[in-house]
Amino acid sequence: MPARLSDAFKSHPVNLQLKHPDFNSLHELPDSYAWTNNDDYYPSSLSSFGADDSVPVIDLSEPNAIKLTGHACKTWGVFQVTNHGIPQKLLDDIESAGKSLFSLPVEQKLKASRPPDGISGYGFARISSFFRKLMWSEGFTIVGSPVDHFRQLWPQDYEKFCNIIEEYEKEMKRLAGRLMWLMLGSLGISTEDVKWAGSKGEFKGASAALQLNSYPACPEPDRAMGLAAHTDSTLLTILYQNNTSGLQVLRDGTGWVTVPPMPGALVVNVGDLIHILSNGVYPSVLHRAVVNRTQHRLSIAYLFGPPASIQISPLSKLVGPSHPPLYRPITWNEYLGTKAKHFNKALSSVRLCAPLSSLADVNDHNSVKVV
Ligand SMILES: C=C1C[C@]23C[C@@]1(O)CC[C@H]2[C@@]12CCC[C@@](C)(C(=O)O1)[C@H]2[C@@H]3C(=O)O
Ligand SMILES: O=C(O)CCC(=O)C(=O)O
Ligand SMILES: [Fe+2]
Repeated sequence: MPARLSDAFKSHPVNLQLKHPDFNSLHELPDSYAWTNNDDYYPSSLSSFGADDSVPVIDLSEPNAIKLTGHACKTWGVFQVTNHGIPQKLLDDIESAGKSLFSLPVEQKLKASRPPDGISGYGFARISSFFRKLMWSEGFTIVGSPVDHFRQLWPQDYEKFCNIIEEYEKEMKRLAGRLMWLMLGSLGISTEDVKWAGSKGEFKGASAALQLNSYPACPEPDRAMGLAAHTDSTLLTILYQNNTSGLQVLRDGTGWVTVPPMPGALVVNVGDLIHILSNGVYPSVLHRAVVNRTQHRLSIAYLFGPPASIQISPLSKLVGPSHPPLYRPITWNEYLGTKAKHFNKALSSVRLCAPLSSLADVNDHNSVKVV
């Protein structure tokens, strides 16, 4: 039987035997949630106040969208898209489904907990086990049908919520395929070069996860962390954020740059698997979510990847005598297991050649620990 994404963590269980608090009842920041610079691998002191550098916005209906996408992937690893074709009503529906989920009583949410060796369900971010402090957020991951968990959450209304998820995933898959071809096309790659994309390049067998993130208002936002800095273990991620800012990306030479919420726009991140496929030409982007004192923030990430058991390696068109392949072949399932074990060293752990400079590889943010 081919590997399934839902089995990715079977041999890498994460034991986070922590109970989620009722965030609304906390009027002071408990010590377990108070971060100092030593608790993160990438210090907050890199924050860039008032930087005039801003994340590119690409109108997908523009004829030069492909060129703009290539440039954004190379120089930022993140961009926002407008005219993407996702109906506003669907974005509103998924936002209210997320709000409804996270406002359920804690005991109800815990009935749909993610098991230690599982992928789907309610819980702390999977990467929490790499940090001494807790993150000021809760998450719900969906891989495959959410029906069993949704029956626990909403015994009466679960079908309505399942339909919203199904429709959202269908639309996101279409958009992810389109974005993949803008990214690959800008590298001179065509459907013949990526067999697993299918003859029409429709990425039929692709796998994906949907991650709903909730960041409650926080009494001491400057000492808390919503979601610690990480790169996504995906080809690409499409993120919808509500009207509250919090997403930041790390920009070389500038620091943390906020990705401002734009009504109707979606954020696209380059993930570690595009980094590998492009042989480091399109580096995955380090990003994090910060929290604020007054507003609840919600984000919904569509984490798009290849079929779970397909080997991903640098595309042959992009390698040659002067560009040796920098990464060994790896499946998505195996990479997720590697991330579960090595976190921010996952990408360098699959690297074949040593970086040219023995100190640091600009395309491999994780090879040197920033302290
Ligand atoms: C497919 C996946 C990527 C992800 C782990 C997951 O199994 C589902 C959740 C994803 C997420 C979302 C929040 C940040 C992140 C690092 C995490 O802890 O869970 C990512 C994981 C990832 O991209 O490695
Ligand atoms: O909430 C956000 O803005 C970021 C979420 C994220 O990085 C993720 O789900 O992988
Ligand atoms: Fe992410």
